[in-house]
Amino acid sequence: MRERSLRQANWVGHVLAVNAPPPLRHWLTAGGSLTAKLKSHADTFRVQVLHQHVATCLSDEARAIGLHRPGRVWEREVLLRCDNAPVVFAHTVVPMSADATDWPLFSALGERSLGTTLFGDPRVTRGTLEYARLRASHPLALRARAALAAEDHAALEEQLLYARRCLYRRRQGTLLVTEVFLPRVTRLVPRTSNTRET
Ligand SMILES: C=C(O[C@@H]1C=C(C(=O)O)C=C[C@H]1O)C(=O)O
Repeated sequence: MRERSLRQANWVGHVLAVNAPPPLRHWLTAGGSLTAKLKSHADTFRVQVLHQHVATCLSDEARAIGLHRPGRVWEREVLLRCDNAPVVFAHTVVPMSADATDWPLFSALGERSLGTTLFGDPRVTRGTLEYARLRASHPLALRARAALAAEDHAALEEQLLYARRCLYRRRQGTLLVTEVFLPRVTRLVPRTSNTRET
């Protein structure tokens, strides 16, 4: 049982329950598109796709997407970069039961932000945000660390990672987005000019 708990996070409905550092709180609780918020804090913004493939969902996300046990999903993982700094590791899963009409743009997203397809579609409904503090042993913490270059590893070792997740629905489909906030997100400051997408 202990082994399993090390791989799971305790997802809660209120950000104060995870005791996130104050500089992270407005990122964790931000409404609307995270992409839009990040773009307003950078001169350049980029979605670095790590992979998009069939996988087995994580043990602490199966129930959230309506599965009784971890099952096959479409999985997309990306790093969101502001001025080339990795600031968010994002993990999205869609149950294989979904068909192409549920998420018509998901499979061909490439380096376009998922957010631009979710927040622009009146058929998409957004659930409530959940929050968690990720142990270094959590699969998403391990994957975020693996995705970063060595120069960022030191920052990760010093601190816990804070994440949020949200369930989106469209027609009969569900889609779960989990965003792991990386330490460098707290260095971002609002920009007044428009951001170039690179
Ligand atoms: C859901 C959004 O899309 C963002 C972009 C993602 C992607 O391209 O895979 C994943 C999670 C989000 O951080 C958003 O912008 O709010």
